[in-house]
Amino acid sequence: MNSSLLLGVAIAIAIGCASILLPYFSDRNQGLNEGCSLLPHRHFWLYSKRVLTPGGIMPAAVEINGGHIVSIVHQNKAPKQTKGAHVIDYGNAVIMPGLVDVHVHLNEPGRVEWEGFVTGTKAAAAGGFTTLIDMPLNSVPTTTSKEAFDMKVDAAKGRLFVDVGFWGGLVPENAFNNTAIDELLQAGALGLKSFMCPSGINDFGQTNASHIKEALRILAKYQRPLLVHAEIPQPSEDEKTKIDISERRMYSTYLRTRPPSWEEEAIKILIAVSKDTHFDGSKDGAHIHIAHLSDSSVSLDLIKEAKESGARLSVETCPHYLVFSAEEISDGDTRFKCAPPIRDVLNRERLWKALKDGHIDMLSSDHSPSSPELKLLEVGDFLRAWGGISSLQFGLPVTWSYGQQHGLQLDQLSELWSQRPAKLAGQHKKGTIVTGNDADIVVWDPENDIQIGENYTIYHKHPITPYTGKHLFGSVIATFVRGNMVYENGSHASTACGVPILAV
Ligand SMILES: NC(=O)NC(NC(N)=O)C(=O)[O-]
Ligand SMILES: [Zn+2]
Ligand SMILES: [Zn+2]
Repeated sequence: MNSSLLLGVAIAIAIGCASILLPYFSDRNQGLNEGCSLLPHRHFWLYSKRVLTPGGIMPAAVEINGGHIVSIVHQNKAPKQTKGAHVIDYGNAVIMPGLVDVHVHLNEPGRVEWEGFVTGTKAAAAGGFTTLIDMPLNSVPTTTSKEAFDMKVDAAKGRLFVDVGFWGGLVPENAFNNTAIDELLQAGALGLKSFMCPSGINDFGQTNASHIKEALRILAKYQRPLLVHAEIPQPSEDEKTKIDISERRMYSTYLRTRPPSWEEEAIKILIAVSKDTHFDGSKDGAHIHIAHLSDSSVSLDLIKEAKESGARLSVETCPHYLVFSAEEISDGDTRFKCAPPIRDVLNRERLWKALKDGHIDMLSSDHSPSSPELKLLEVGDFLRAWGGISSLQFGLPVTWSYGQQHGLQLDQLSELWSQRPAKLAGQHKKGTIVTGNDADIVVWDPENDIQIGENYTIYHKHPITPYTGKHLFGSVIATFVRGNMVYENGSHASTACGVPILAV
């Protein structure tokens, strides 16, 4: 056989093989990026007896194609597996919207020794979170300009296992610079975040009522929210006296340094500046969101009242305020240090009531880890240790386990973790299982028990967390982000195909 004949035969064989294999590959792989999903299908059905839809929990098959939910069929049996239709029957597991966390400090670029896009989003996927919104501080530079914003988005590309949006930072330096704020919002910041007390980060200074008012005027144009760390330092007796280390090790000392009056003062001001955000007001379209509420007494009453009178105000609380109490924090155990602080049992129980009664709008993790050294665990100095709790991966089992004891239903939990946070972040295609939405889904077993400890893989950069040892209910089976199975039973997809979410 001469060489051209040989080539001809080889081509014919190749074409023959391709025509046999092509339908198989096109059915399985069309539209899929290599490695994004642990599942080699773009068109498939997820079935279970408990699918959480806006209409309730029911047996249903959720059809996913090209990253979207294309149909939801209520039926008591899983659809039949055929050549063109891949079906995963999850039996009695719960299929519900992926969780959306509007308050996460991923700290990249710049402080990757604290956390990072890869570790943070892997933890998120393992915990059933499909969208995170990153805070503008702790990264270097802080996200307070368009340049810094673009750097953050660049640093995130190709390194996200779930989708991540970004809040921009409102600081005294940019608050009166309308062009700078406009640029930050036009670059894609989903809203702004500011502190009313020192943030612990030098280039992220605290804002006052004038800064906030000015920012709200611009945010109103874009219909994007301002998130606020609502604590204003109040003069205290302690400042005059020197507190020695034995006292600094006591949790009660820390608690005394940040009383509820700090939250109250900040919230009063926020309510006052939110006055014109009502329909047709001069700041119509602006919205204030109070981050990590801890005080469930006067602060909460003020919020309730303001909401009743029509203020555009929302509020989140975090799992650590709902699970732990000041009474149980051992002296020196700075893993529990966060701001505002975890308060007493009574405060905690009132937070649960407010959550159930709908006065608290949503949950967020405020996952804010640091390198272990900064927690000063050996000296146990509560006043000098870094404030922030590491918790992202545990949000679902923690709030479900404790929520059940407080009578919280699964659909309420999902509203608090998915629907409302997605809305705050302007993500209307996320947060609910409805036709047309992104196929952002968590499949989990609420009855399966887990223990945070040796046999439980923590994907955060550092395993240090006050949740160690907790015995909880709820294990994540699989997490889907826009139809990509990004996590399943201890394994992540090989490629990070989460995308940066930019406001348009
Ligand atoms: N710089 C921070 O990350 N601070 C955070 N720290 C906490 N919550 O203790 C926060 O959200 O305030
Ligand atoms: Zn804060
Ligand atoms: Zn925070």
